[in-house]
Amino acid sequence: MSKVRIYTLAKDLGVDNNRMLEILDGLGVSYKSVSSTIEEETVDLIRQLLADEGHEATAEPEAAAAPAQAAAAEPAQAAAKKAAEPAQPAEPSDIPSRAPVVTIMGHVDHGKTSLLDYIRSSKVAAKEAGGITQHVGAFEAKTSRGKIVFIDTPGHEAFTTIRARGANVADIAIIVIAADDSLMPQTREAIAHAQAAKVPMIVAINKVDLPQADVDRVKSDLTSINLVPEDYGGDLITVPVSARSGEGIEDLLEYISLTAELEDLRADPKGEFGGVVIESRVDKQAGVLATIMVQSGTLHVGDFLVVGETYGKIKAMTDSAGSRIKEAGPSTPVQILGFSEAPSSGELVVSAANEHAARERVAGRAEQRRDAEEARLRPKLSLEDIMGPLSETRTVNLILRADTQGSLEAIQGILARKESDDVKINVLLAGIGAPTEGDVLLASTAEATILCFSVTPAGAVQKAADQKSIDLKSFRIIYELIDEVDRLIKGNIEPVFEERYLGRAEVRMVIRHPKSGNIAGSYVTDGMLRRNAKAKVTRGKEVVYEGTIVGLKRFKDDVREVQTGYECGINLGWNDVMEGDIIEAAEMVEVEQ
Ligand SMILES: Nc1nc2c(ncn2[C@@H]2O[C@H](COP(=O)(O)OP(=O)(O)OP(=O)(O)O)[C@@H](O)[C@H]2O)c(=O)[nH]1
Repeated sequence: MSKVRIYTLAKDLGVDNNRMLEILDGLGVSYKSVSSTIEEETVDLIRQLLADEGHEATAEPEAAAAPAQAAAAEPAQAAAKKAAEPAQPAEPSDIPSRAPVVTIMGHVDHGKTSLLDYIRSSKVAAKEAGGITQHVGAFEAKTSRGKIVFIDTPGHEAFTTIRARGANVADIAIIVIAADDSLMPQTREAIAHAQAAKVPMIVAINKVDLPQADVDRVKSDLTSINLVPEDYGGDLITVPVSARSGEGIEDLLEYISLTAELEDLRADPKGEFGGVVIESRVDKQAGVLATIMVQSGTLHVGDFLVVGETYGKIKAMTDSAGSRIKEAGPSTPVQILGFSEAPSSGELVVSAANEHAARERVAGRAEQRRDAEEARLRPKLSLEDIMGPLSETRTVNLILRADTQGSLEAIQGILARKESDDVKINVLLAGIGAPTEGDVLLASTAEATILCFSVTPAGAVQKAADQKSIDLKSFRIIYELIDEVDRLIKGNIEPVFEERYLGRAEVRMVIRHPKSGNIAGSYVTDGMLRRNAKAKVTRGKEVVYEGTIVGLKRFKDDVREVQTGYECGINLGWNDVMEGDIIEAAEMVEVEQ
């Protein structure tokens, strides 16, 4: 019996992919993604379900001609029907869909620029000096399934620079891998960056036109780093392409649109404007030119924009094709003229109603920055500083760098055994060779520690790490590196406290104090009492009070502790203490784990 791809079926039946997946969930059919295939039997069932529902595209005779099958699948069908009926009338979102923004990353010379070039049908690669992509730009591609916006990124550093400033501009990452070269160091880095950003990935296996192209090798190499292609039973979409002949590029665009559809990307063109700076440069004649990606709302010529601590008024705006435009909605890259200083890529852009509002916003930001700088100078301890992070399972994020694959594997093998229910070790990147500035960027966005074995960072990389307060440490002995991980794990484990008994006192008289209230004149019968310890008061068999020893005195002097056999005055900050009460003291101590 032949199989049908889920998205093809969805298209044929005129329902969207998410809906189709809902129906399959209802039927209990397992799948990896919309590009997985399903049995024709299931297809018939779905057709019938939709026909029952009155869906027009389902009135196919063979669907109705399978009563035995339908009856056999009665319970599943009922479940599917439930899934097919929107649980609550699923309010079709009022917010319109927006085009996906895609970034292309990969190893040097694997064909990023050529791929973009083919898609854009221009000759960018040929024009660039030395064949290396020189700028970060963006362009819009019109495909049969709608618009796709591509960011022309020369590697993952630019992507992460944008993320390091708190912005997420790409919705989907295309990882380009040359079929004649397979996984290379920067491929792994690009993957790590996309994973850290939690951006869905599609792998384009490029250069399939070459005789030495080996698509299967790329797929099995991907499997070895836990990225399992769909045809190997995983959920990674891989598309063989050739940027030279154009083979597979339509499929790639199709997969981008499918992924975007599943991501359900939406933005309100009528909402508040928000955007991100992609790049900016100073043109000798025109002045500052900034490429901005509109993320929400609509930008108009004449709008006031605030970036960081500067503002500007849009004097002119062009789209990515270079045509003058007056307004631009979500997922549109535009080049604008109007800033007096070049903003940095990744900076967030907002609009202001008028020049006065823009100025006020800038002033507010400058003030906030000064306050933050001052606050940094007088550190305050938070509960988390004292108790450690408060969530249940914590993650130690690491970037590993070593001289050989063998040492990397040895380190990872030991680390895997150190994971527990409390601490997860997340190796964002395990690379051969010295750490790069890209690693530092990744570490700063993912709050990771960089550990190197038998490789030394270049001065500039160490400096970048110091500037960003990233821990970057080098080791010559594997076990010293592991000890460091142990320290990180320990630092991450939520401390466990235990109540430890300190001592006991008998209240012999109650002294009324005009300011402090009632003080328990007591005699310590066992152990010792300590100021600030926890106190439990029992009267007969009943516990009448639980609190803290807020004050402790010997005669007129304040003391920290009182030992067995001595008299003292105990202030519990509780006035109902009575002669004959027993005060038991305990303190919380951290338990070694
Ligand atoms: N045969 C073949 N060659 C390709 C293909 N794609 C790219 N190339 C060639 O591979 C080389 C590198 O391509 P680029 O597009 O510059 O690679 P890149 O990944 O953008 O490289 P950088 O910008 O330097 O990081 C060029 O000589 C391209 O002509 C392809 O599909 N088939």
